[in-house]
Amino acid sequence: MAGEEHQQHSSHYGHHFLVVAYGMQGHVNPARALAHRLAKLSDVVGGCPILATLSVHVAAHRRMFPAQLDPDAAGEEDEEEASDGVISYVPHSDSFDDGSLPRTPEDWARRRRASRESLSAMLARFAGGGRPVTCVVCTLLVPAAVDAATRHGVPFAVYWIQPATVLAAAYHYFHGYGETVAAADPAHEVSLPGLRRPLRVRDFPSYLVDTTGSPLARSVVGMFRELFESVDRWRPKVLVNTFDELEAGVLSEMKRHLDVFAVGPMVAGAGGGSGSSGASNDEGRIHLYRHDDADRKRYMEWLGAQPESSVVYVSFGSIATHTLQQMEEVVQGLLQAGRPYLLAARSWHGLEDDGARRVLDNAAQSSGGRGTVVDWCDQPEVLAHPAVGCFVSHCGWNSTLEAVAAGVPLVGVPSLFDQPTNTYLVVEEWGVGVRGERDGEGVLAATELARCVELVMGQGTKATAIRERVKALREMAQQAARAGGPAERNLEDFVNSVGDSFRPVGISVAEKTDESRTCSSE
Ligand SMILES: O=c1ccn([C@@H]2O[C@H](COP(=O)(O)OP(=O)(O)O[C@H]3O[C@H](CO)[C@@H](O)[C@H](O)[C@H]3O)[C@@H](O)[C@H]2O)c(=O)[nH]1
Repeated sequence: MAGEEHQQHSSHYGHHFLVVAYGMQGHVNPARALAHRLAKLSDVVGGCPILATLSVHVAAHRRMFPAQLDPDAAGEEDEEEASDGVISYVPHSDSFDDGSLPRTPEDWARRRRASRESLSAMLARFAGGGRPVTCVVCTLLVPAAVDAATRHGVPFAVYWIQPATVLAAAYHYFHGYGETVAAADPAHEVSLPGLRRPLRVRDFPSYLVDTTGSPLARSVVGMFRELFESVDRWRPKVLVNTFDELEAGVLSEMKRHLDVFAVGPMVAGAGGGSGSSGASNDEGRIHLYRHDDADRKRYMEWLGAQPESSVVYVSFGSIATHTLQQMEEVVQGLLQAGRPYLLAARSWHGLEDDGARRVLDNAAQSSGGRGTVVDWCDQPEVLAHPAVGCFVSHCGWNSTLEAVAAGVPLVGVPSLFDQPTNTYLVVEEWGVGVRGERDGEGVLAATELARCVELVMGQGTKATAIRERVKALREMAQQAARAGGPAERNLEDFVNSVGDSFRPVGISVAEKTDESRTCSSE
């Protein structure tokens, strides 16, 4: 961005944050929570209005607002904008607009080009319409957001929606440790700066140690490499969805390299932030999958009839896939564990498939009423229910934080991405759960699942220690997220510092910026 003209930012000016997220539930949830908290900071940061807009691809936007988007207008300039009264929602087009997950690097590149053009047009529209974007907040896997921001000379920030430990592993991988990690024997450990102990290769984010050459892993690693190149070049602020008590050492080490702000936990049920009722992010939930009042009533009533801390809640997030054999083992494991269970099976793709249907029917019927199967539920609400005593999870970062915030012990069964590292944190750093070990075929066997459930829900000393530890972490999460607490203060510091180090080019976006950003308090 040579020859740029410095655009002075200060807390006297209102901001407009455009938060761009990949359109899947595990990215939309923390992105939306951040957008809400930014908008609510208006009251804290000098009374200046702060606008926040969330942009996801068209397919996810349609799922969020099925009644509002005109399918014929998708990707065009007159796409409908939605609002929930606190933030706005404007979709961008990846040219496919069908929600399919790109698999190859070429497919990612094609969609990136389309998304970049769509987001660029959006920035120009906002500027022309008197709401210039003053900072683009890019979550993971959306390089088009960085492209569009830098093209328009708008500052961007990175929102790291995974733990700081994963940020550190990825950062150091791309800053001198890549070869060491690649050369490490899978059975061995690698020491990275800031981590209290060496990380076993199996505990690394999967894409950094992938040896299969999977196109998805190659795509992801390529995007992270580029993200860190952008970070080195532009030195953006980096928001991390974590809090000090969880990852103090690694956070302080990362602050030596990057301008890091710990703004988590961004989960429903953990504190509130300014302007909230205090119970949670009070934006409620937007589900990308079918979830209606009748569904909710059914499982909440069922939960209400179960004894305290008796239920095993099982969900592997929103995108994982499983073989039929794995599904069967999980169901058999739950039956062997002999406790009530609630199984959210959305991630078991192919539910229409006969085999999958049979397994799920079996899960519902063989338990003699002790088990309940749903496609999708309101997970934070389920985790907060007193009947829930354990969460069998793939340890996606949102699920992990939600469990911690609710004080529910975990049985971690990681598959890919950051999940192995998250499980390592759960088991070895925080002691709030155990890991379900897969057999030589990569399958979590029924007996292993039943053993793990007993380990965290039984009366043994390990179970007791795990339960005490997770309750202590819950308190810390609540403290971090309380109104006026560290998460809010760090977010406020971030808002006040946006633009400090970034010099946007004075183009059409900036031209409008001066007059419309001036706040009455100036
Ligand atoms: O029945 C369900 C199941 C899930 N959820 C919600 O869906 C989200 C799932 O997020 P997460 O637990 O992070 O899992 P994934 O959907 O698998 O998320 C992807 O994105 C995360 C953030 O980058 C990564 O940590 C994961 O590894 C990656 O798979 C959570 O907020 C859950 O509360 C529900 O509300 N109801």
